[in-house]
Amino acid sequence: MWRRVARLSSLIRSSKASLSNQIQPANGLQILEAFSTEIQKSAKGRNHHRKKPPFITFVLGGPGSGKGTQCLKIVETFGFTHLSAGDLLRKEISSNSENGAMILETIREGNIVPSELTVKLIQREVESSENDKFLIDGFPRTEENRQTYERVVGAEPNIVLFFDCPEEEMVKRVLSRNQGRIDDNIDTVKKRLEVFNALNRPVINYYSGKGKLYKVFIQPTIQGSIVMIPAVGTEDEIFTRVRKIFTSLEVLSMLSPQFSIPIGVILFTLTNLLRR
Ligand SMILES: Nc1ncnc2c1ncn2[C@@H]1O[C@H](COP(=O)(O)OP(=O)(O)OP(=O)(O)O)[C@@H](O)[C@H]1O
Ligand SMILES: O=c1ccn([C@@H]2O[C@H](COP(=O)(O)O)[C@@H](O)[C@H]2O)c(=O)[nH]1
Ligand SMILES: [Mg+2]
Repeated sequence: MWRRVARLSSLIRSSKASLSNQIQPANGLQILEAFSTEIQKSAKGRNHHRKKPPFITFVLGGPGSGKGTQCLKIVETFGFTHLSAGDLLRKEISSNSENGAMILETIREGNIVPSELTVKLIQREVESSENDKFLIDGFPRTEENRQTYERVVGAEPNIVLFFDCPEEEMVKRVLSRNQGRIDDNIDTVKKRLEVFNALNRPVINYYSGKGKLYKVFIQPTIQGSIVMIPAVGTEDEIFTRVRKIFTSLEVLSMLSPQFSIPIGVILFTLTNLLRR
């Protein structure tokens, strides 16, 4: 890549030198120069040291299900990088990017931003990071999002974490979040729940069918002959379940690629141990 960039720069320099004898600096040349600068900037940001594809976790769940809250705890405990698709889009709004106004309107309405744009923002963050494990929070929202990600990035996520939370609780949490989000109002929340049920559930079902889904909920308890199904749990109670999932992944070495043991070897060893 660097060699290609250097070659492109020297090509531009030599064509500028020959052109400057004939005409005023051409617009096309300026565009090419700007293009070259962009390539150099993006090449610098790219993570060339990464030999293996990063470990990607998609974090899904309805609005207010606790994705962001649990992601912060996973970051602290397991060293992931947290990329919230919603936060990346909100950053585009606050930085007055060319798509800012369209994104603002889409979020206000509780609709979904075009896939290419969101995938580009996520991909840029992953490629410029030194880390090799990521939580992609709140993405993909639709089957079209998912297909675009898999086509552009050329890979599926390693696992998908799904926070299953009752709607009543999600609405209560969103309406008392108090972070000044334009979509934290009853009308937009209703729309977001509709969009979640209609468009996000098929994505969850898809990954469930592929055996990649880890569902997080509070285990029912049995008291006498009554099965108690708690609506929700505290942040720490939920994290106890999340922690188990990531700890078991660590045991399987999925999160420590440098020490990774092929899954076949683990199964062979376990089978032999159990036979004894
Ligand atoms: N287990 C919990 N019990 C009670 N409140 C919680 C719990 N987890 C998170 N919250 C609170 O609920 C609100 C929503 O949580 P959070 O922002 O993590 O949800 P989210 O899934 O990221 O939502 P969104 O999709 O809207 O971004 C926050 O104010 C958070 O403090
Ligand atoms: O992949 C995505 C993620 C988010 N959006 C839009 O942003 C809001 C807020 O997202 P949160 O994950 O709740 O922060 C969401 O309702 C969508 O409007 C999106 O379009 N695509
Ligand atoms: Mg969130």
